[in-house]
Amino acid sequence: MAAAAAAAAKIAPSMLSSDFANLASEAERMVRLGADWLHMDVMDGHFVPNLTIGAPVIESLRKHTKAYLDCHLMVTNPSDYVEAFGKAGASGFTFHIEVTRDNWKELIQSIKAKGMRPGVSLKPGTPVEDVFPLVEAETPVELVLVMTVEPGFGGQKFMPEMMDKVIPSKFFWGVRTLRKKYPSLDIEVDGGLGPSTIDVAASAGANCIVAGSSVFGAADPGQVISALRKSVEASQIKG
Ligand SMILES: O=C(CO)[C@@H](O)[C@H](O)COP(=O)(O)O
Repeated sequence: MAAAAAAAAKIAPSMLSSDFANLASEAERMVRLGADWLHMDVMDGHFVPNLTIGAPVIESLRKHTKAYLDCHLMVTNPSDYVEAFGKAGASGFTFHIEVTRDNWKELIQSIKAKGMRPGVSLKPGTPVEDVFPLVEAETPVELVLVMTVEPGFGGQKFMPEMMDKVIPSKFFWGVRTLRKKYPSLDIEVDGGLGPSTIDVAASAGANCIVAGSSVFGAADPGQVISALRKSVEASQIKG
């Protein structure tokens, strides 16, 4: 049973590719076209070389939508943002393992205490086994986000090697191992996903799919959202 997962398909358009000047109507459009979650890329210009949105934007958007706001914190000090994101109405709070080696237990607990769903993300060069303790903890993360591009920018090329994390001369376990180990875990992939790359990710076991340029750049974004969902569901049936 390779990729059979109890975890439901979640298609999450990355709002980084939306028209920020019309964020509320872009969010409404994505939900109307079938999005399950809205993926919010939070970048601090330090952990990644780009600066995007913060809690005030989440707070403003929350006034216009009930949608699940899947916040990916590409920041050096995630603990500094928990309270503000909780108050702002974030639904999920995903931090990076690379910056939370010592304090992840407290961080997960504080995220839950603020009413958000905790997740952990890894950059392409980080071994997947680094997050096993967080998934198996007494208060665990509920989602693992495997980056399939270097974080920082939309529109990059999907890295299929992240399914098994085969990096020149190194081998780390990737999405496929994560799925075998944790059949019902939410496993998210982010970067370069679209109709031409989804089958690779879905058959490895990813069930939460972030897609920016392939959705917002499409003539028919609803059709792309539906194609992504079909691929995840077909892989789960095949197992
Ligand atoms: O987190 C990031 C980039 O760091 C992503 O969420 C991108 O925004 C995805 O965009 P596409 O690769 O789908 O265009």
